[in-house]
Amino acid sequence: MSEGDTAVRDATEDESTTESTGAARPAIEATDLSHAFGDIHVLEGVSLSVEPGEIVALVGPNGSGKSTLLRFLARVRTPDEGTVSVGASGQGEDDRREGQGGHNRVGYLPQQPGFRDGFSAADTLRFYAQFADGDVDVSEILTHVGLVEASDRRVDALSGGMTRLLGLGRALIGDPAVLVLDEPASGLDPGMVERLFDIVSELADSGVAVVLSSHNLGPVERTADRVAVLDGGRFVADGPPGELVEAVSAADLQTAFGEFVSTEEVEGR
Ligand SMILES: Nc1ncnc2c1ncn2[C@@H]1O[C@H](COP(=O)(O)OP(=O)(O)OP(=O)(O)O)[C@@H](O)[C@H]1O
Repeated sequence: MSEGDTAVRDATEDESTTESTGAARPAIEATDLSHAFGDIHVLEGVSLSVEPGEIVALVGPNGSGKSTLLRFLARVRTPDEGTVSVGASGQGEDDRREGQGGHNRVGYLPQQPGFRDGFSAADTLRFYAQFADGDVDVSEILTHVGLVEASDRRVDALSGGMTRLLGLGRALIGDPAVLVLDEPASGLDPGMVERLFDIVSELADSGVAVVLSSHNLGPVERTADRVAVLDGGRFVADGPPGELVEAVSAADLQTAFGEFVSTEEVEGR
């Protein structure tokens, strides 16, 4: 795959490039993450660095470890090996957003967001808003994610797609500098998929670093600054979508994906 070599970049190479050019420090940086569930080696020395305002899409076959990696980035789980650092100071677990002065954390949308039954969508966000520094405009968040008309609906009466949008709303509380979104477009109708990716673009334009996983390769190709393809525990390609497509002379990212990943069966083997 000689042509593909231009697009297949090792994350270590990226880091050294960043250092040598003196570019801004990453908003989030994972270094040499390795993890196994029993004898299933899901990640093997994976590194990823995301700049403020950058949208990185994680793609890969089912079971390739995307959710596992995103959990590590969101720091809801700890890898067997490797480190995740957040913040611009380079001091490790620094959660401040430069220039914003407010509390900062990583906003995380899990693959299957869960909420406590019986509460309305608005009450649910108000509950989480208590834990954020500063005022949170729950109505604005509901409007932002397209749920304003469902504000008073009980969370257990929301559709699957609406539950995901509420999960996105929860991730936005606290004005995070980094958003980690696990399949945010899953279960959304085509209009909402477009809307979701528009929201992601707007957030990135305001300086938020976004890492998301998705099987919706059309919107990913249009929206992501970088696409990182995970397969067999490692990144097999990492670069702007146009470069990845060009590297394997494919028509689009969907076709290029088939060239980069080796497996036809579900991974995790
Ligand atoms: N808690 C766990 N215990 C044991 N195995 C796990 C656990 N979580 C994930 N795995 C295994 O790790 C592998 C990677 O799973 P992961 O959910 O990260 O993949 P994925 O790329 O997000 O898949 P999909 O695209 O289907 O969501 C799979 O083989 C899965 O079965």
